[in-house]
Amino acid sequence: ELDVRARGQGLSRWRTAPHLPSFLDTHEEELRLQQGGWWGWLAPPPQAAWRAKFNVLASLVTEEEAVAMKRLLEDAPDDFDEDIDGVDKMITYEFIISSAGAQKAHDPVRSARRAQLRRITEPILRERIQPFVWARYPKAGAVCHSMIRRYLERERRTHDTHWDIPSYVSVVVSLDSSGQDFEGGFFVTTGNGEKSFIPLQRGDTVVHQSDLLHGVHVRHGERWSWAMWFQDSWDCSSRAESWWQQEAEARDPVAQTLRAMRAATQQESYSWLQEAAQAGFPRAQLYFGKALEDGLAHHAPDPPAAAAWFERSRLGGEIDACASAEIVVEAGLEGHVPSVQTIRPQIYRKQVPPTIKEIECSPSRQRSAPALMGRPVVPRMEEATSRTEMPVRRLQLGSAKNGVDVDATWRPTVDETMSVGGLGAFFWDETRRERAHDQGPCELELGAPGTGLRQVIAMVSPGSSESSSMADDQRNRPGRSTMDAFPVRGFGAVGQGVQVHRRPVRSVNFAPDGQRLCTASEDGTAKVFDLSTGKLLKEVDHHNTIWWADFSQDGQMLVTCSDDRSVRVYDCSRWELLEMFGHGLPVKSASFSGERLATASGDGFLRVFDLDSGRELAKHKHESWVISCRFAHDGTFLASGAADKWLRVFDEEGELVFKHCFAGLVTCVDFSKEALLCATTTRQEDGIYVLDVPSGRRVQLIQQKAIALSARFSPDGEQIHCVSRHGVQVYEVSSGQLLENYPHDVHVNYVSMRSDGLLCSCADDGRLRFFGTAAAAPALEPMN
Ligand SMILES: O=C(O)CCC(=O)C(=O)O
Ligand SMILES: [Fe+2]
Repeated sequence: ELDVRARGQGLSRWRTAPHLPSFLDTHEEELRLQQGGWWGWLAPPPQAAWRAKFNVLASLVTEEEAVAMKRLLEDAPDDFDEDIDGVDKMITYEFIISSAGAQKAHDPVRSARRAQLRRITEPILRERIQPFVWARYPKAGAVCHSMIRRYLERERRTHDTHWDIPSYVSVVVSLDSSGQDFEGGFFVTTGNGEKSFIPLQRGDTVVHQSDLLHGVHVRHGERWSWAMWFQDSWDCSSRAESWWQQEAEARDPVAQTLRAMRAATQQESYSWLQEAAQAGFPRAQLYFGKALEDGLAHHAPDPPAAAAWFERSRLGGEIDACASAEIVVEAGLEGHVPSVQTIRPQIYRKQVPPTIKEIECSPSRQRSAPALMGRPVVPRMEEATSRTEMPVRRLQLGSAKNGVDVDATWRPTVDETMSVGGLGAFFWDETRRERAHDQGPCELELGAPGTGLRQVIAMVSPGSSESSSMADDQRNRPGRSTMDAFPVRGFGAVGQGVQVHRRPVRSVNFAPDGQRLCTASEDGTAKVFDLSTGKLLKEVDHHNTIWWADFSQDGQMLVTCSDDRSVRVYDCSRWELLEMFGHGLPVKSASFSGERLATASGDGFLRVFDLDSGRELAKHKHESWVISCRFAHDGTFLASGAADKWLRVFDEEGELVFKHCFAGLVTCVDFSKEALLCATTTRQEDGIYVLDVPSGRRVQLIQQKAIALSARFSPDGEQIHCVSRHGVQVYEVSSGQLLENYPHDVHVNYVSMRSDGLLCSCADDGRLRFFGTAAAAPALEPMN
């Protein structure tokens, strides 16, 4: 570092940041990644003395630069790649600034953005990053990959623990601030289970080599990052043979594992992994288990042996081994590890090791933890206050075609500019004096909030090139291609609601008799309310986020699905825990059909259990997170919506009836007595599709400007209520027309309708809001 300073490469501008824990103040610290854990409480005595170093360069990138980089991409949400990530098979959501690898077909819009980004990134690279990296790592050569990543609500939230194997030196710049914009973020880990988050602030930069195990987990809020990979060559050819050879030969298990991952042949990889696993390194045991499971080199797949290694890895504290252990267990390998059928509450506790949260909070562990762990958690800032207001823009409505001309001045928020456009409606940017070229379908709202005199104008754009295939649909839907105004009906505007949880509420569902309501929340609880008295009947607890809670068709059971990877079924009279099922990753959704329960999880599995026997009846693998699942009313079909963009429909035998791939994630599925709906999200194809089952034929398409986060049929199947960024909209299924719009001034997560037309939405502010066409709203007791 002294060398760099001597060269005068601007190091003086790296300040000691007060927000970083003291051990990072020097800009340069080593994290001791010893086999026994950093501070020796988790695993057996050290067999390795591997030290992975990393540097945190505080404020390497300025606030203005970071904001400018984000701004260039924030208004182009669909320019991000949605390829599947090699590490964790999730959709990547990355924007490649430059890459030595295969380039995508030339796209002029992306190229222009790339060029704009490079104008910001190249001076930073040249003047600040390269001098540091080259001084610190003399063998480092060219930057062979540079990209922006985003971790948004409802998109990618994690980047599983990994080593940057193709990279000689990696540089990650945080474009947002931990504790303010998001919680969690970039973590480092030993491979023995501990994960420690580095509280990076906007512009803070991590420099590390490929021996640092790390990952990303954004628990709340949104995070963007800029990541670069340096190679040890100038032409971006990687030289696999030379790294960590000596250390591996000296029998260091960490080096052996790293060596395995860059080995030239599968056999070589197998041997190194085997040695490292036998030496007791939990991360190697996990990888070796995977090699055995898949059958590497000339070795035939050996699931029982794989299961045994996963189990050793898990017991060694490697949290990532749980998913694999579960999956092998589920494959029916009783005898090696407890089968899922026998995972009942008592055993389950042992089955799941401490979660990340528990590791961080556990006082006995914190005692000996370094400063990084002891850092107080900064409460999350309200997202709304961090939004910057956009300049006033002139909105022009109407076109020569329909002869309507309306002029209005409007101050849209960042959100609202995203895809506003439409036939004859576009934004005129007063500052740049240009017309925004987004011509997607739009829907906008005029009138002051809270006046109850709100009117909604819904428009679509038949002429838009992006959605030309939708044009025929529009013609059959009178009233949607011209402007229509709808007064709000029912008992008026959506109010402030009632506080029932401390954290965001993820789902709300009425009991079939309409007398009770259940909620699921990020505060780790699910609650059941009696709607006649307004009183809380029951609160159940998972400690971790509960994504979904719902009643069985007879109202006798309640199911909860949680981030803690479990699904629990309660009896609603005595509140006994009837069943508990485990998944490898968070469970997002569940659906009852008589004695059957379907569950959808981030581990990529849709599973069906028999509640009578506790046995698994079916299991369907998806390529990515399963977000939503639903049985048809008579139980004949089961639908799933997944992050791999597929809608799948299965019959009672578990056979696939049909599947359909969309351009975006399938966020929600639901059945009415007649049809199936699915909500999918991309700009080109945003919409709610209503399909006939089993033919799979499309009977209706409801398009709207804002992403459909969730959608459901009304109890009579004649309407669809859906949640977008702007609130709740109600559509008529037969015509596709918008019937009602209920704007919310808060982020809504889900909405349910009772048979009398009462709607209840649940939101990020922990509140429930009642509205709709029912005669009156129930009065719930707020939490104290
Ligand atoms: O987004 C980040 O902060 C890091 C991502 C990462 O680790 C990677 O791309 O390899
Ligand atoms: Fe990485």
